Amino acid sequence: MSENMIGEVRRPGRIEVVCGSMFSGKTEELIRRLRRAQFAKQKVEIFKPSIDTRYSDEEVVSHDHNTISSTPIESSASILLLSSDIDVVGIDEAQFFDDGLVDVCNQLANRGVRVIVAGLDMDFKGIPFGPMPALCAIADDVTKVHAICVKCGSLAYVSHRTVDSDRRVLLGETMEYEPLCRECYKKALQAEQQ
Ligand SMILES: Nc1ncnc2c1ncn2[C@@H]1O[C@H](COP(=O)(O)OP(=O)(O)O)[C@@H](O)[C@H]1O
Ligand SMILES: Cc1cn([C@H]2C[C@H](O)[C@@H](COP(=O)(O)O)O2)c(=O)[nH]c1=O
Ligand SMILES: [Zn+2]
Repeated sequence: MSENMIGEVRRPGRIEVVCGSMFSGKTEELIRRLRRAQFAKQKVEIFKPSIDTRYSDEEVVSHDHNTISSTPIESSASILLLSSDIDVVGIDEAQFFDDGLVDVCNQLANRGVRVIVAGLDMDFKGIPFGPMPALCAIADDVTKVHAICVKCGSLAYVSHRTVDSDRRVLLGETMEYEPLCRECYKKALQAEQQ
């Protein structure tokens, strides 16, 4: 059954993951699914890691400035405490959460909650990011979305960091990152090594 149907009828819990590089439309897709659940009069709660203060402290905001209210939290354990009597739980920037998020999502889905998780599949080095690979493994449904490679116009697959920092967590947008396809990413790394 397509996502258009599954999310909007009352049914047993499930985990949906939306993943991809930066600028691939993860947050827009998350907001779209959550808004439809709100139209369906379901009780929706949205969480994001409190370290993600990029556009707003309280809201989930897409690069195109679509917004939805959210609760910033420090640890995945808070999600269970704040999700009693909720039909749909949305989680953005899931890559920044601790590994406990995997069990939290499983517990919610087993309770009958629809859980929609959005996050970066890989960091700037192309390494799977935080709890995202495990979430993809346990999900009922995984949607991989793609930005456009800013160098050649094909589908991007990774977020290339354009500033000099080796820290895994570095908040940013177009000043710090660009989405690239595999070929353009390889060329960019080669150019940096020279
Ligand atoms: N290179 C790009 N490819 C695709 N979309 C881009 C690009 N650069 C900027 N955007 C914008 O980013 C929006 C997606 O934003 P968002 O949902 O916040 O992405 P993500 O959460 O995956 O970073 C697109 O609708 C588009 O307007
Ligand atoms: C690749 C990469 C990204 N980040 C940061 C940069 C942004 O603040 C978020 C991703 O936001 P988006 O909604 O997916 O655009 O993550 C990071 O800290 N480390 C990285 O390797
Ligand atoms: Zn390219």
